[in-house]
Amino acid sequence: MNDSPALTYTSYLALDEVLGAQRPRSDEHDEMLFIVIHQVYELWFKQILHELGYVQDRLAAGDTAHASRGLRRVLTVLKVVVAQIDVLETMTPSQFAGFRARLDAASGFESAQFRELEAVLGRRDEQVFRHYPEGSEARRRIADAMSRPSLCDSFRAYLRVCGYPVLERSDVRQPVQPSAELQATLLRVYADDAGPALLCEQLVDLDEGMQEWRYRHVQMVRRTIGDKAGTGGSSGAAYLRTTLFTPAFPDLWAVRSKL
Ligand code: HEM
Ligand SMILES: N[C@@H](CC(=O)c1ccccc1NC=O)C(=O)O
Repeated sequence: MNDSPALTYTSYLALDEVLGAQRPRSDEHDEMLFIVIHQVYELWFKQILHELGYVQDRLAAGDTAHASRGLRRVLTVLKVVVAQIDVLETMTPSQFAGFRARLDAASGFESAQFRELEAVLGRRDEQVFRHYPEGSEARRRIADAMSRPSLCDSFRAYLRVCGYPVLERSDVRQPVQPSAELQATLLRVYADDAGPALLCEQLVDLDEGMQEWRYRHVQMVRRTIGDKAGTGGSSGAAYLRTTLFTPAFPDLWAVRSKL
């Protein structure tokens, strides 16, 4: 006999936990929006990471159709999270200033899932660990992602399975370097104009999507706090501008002038 309580909408979705997790630190009306927006971001980051794990698996298996479907889902989620910046931009600079001090030194620098996403996309930068205590779960997850093949490495493996001459990178813990050999292969992939070429375009879409997010974030920062320094200790917008143009797939960008 099953004597556990009947499943309900509320229990299945753990809504007591989710809806009990908004704890503003001030009485300012807008702080609720600030919290909810960030929580929604973190949920979507979780889904994107989940989906990219699947995409990497399908790429390694040479499964174009399912890798492509997974990427399409990631790209669609990315559109949603970029679009929701509009919602946060309904908050004025003075409304944000009303509770900003209550954020202390907390900042987006501490978004472990965002750093994990960057690592899956190939970022290999020990600097990010500064914000995560040694031995913490978050630090371990980011370090793990940095020591696994990146999406770019999975794409290279996929091209190999498809019969293209792509060497395995000797150390996936190192950042990708632009490669003349890979670029020559990509020209063939595009000339063949089959499934792999379609995936190339989706990966370019992914790079563009991440760049769109960074651009919209920095513009939101500029309109909300101007050139104030960040709560996380950076110069703020000036720092964020330096992060705008680091592609995950440099070779896919490098070949565009030859297509
Ligand atoms: C009023 C809204 C926001 C402002 C003023 C703002 C401001 C900033 C600033 C100044 C930084 C640099 C770190 C620092 O020194 O503090 C930063 C970083 C960051 N923020 Fe925001 N932010 C806002 C909303 C968001 C939202 C909604 C997200 C979504 C998760 C987010 C995610 C991040 C991430 C991931 C970083 C690290 C970026 C990197 O190092 O490349 N921020 N933010
Ligand atoms: N870094 C922002 C504060 C901020 O936006 C923030 C603070 C706590 C948790 C998440 C945040 N969002 C992204 O940086 C600032 O300097 O105003």
